[in-house]
Amino acid sequence: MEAHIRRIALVTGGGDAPGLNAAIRAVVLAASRLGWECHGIRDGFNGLLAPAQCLDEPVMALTVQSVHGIGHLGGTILGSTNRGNPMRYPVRQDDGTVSERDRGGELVDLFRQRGLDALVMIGGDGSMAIADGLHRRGLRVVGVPKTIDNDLDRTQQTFGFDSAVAFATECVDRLHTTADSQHRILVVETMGRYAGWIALHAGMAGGAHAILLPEIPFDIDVVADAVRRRDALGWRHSIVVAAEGAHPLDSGRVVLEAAGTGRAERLGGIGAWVEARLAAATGKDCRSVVLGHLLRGGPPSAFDRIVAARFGAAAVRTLAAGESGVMVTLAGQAIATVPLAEVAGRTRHVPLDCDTVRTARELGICLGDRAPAGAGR
Ligand SMILES: Nc1ncnc2c1ncn2[C@@H]1O[C@H](COP(=O)(O)OP(=O)(O)OP(=O)(O)O)[C@@H](O)[C@H]1O
Ligand SMILES: O=P(O)(O)OC[C@H]1O[C@](O)(CO)[C@@H](O)[C@@H]1O
Ligand SMILES: [Mg+2]
Repeated sequence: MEAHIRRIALVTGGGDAPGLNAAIRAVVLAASRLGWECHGIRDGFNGLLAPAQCLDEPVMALTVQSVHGIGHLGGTILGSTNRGNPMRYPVRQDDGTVSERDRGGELVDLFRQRGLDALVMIGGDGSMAIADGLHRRGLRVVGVPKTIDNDLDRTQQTFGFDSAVAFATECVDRLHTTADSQHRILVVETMGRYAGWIALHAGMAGGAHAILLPEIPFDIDVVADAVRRRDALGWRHSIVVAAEGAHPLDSGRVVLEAAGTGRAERLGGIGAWVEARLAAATGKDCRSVVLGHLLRGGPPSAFDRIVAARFGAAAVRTLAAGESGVMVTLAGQAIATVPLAEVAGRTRHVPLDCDTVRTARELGICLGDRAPAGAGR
């Protein structure tokens, strides 16, 4: 079915991830070949909802020339925010308090006023929930999945994840040599609020001795035992990789800042917590490092550039075919689409019975729980 599109908008929302510029470039190149105009909204939807806050032009024309040479660059040329959900938009009151307002209908009207026929929304689980809400209000929308956390449902992988894992793995590699030389325990805290994909993959690739995931509440004594077993075998250093959302059996996540109006909770500090407990339990010298936003920065890997390009081109193809209210996905080697309603606001956790977790256990990596006998190296 012909979609009669002349002009589309692009938005990047949530935490930035390597590959966003490659996706933007792909959408613009593919759309231009169909004769469509592309307009990029700055800083999530703030370019339309709060244009005065944007330092640059709130809505920028995206041409083949303006996306030239951006595919290998980190970040997003459009800017992004994880604090501007249009359906729960934070509005400051006269008394200084902040309350949430539903500005979804107003946003759809702003699209119409600007003659924007459709939206390509590039983001994570939160962005897909917003995209679904706008679709329900009558806007033509296709979602493109990105996030370093890889926690979006119904797609095998999001772009950003591969680059984050590659960098985290390099960090773990580097920490091995210093930990080994100093006979220390080194704890590496990665991002990953509610899903431990980055910690699991970087820990596996980097040869960590313990990996702590949000999906497996851990017993610090089990981790200390694993360290002691290594010491007894003459391996005097240990590397522990912990996702920021990992937590002990008997307490919750370490929260830096509680959730507030228009913003999610901020996690951080589990690395330092584990460092202190392991030092006390083993008597060994222990240090922790937080990789944090370093995982989001820098250029996308070749894999992420290709997936981002394929997603961007597929989003245009999908709109051209008259589809709306869907997200493009990676399904094996193929690109497919799923209804936004099936991914909106959902989190894809690490399945405890997946082959990577099973392999970690078979290699003797401590996952912080009472693993089958014989585990540990
Ligand atoms: N286009 C947007 N404009 C403004 N705010 C947005 C937009 N997209 C997402 N947000 C906000 O950011 C939050 C997180 O979005 P999303 O889940 O897409 O990001 P993410 O990639 O998973 O990263 P993170 O959750 O860490 O921010 C959303 O709940 C919402 O409040
Ligand atoms: O510090 P910020 O930018 O608010 O976001 C941090 C969050 O972003 C994510 O990296 C996802 O992009 C989470 O893992 C992390 O908790
Ligand atoms: Mg998210």
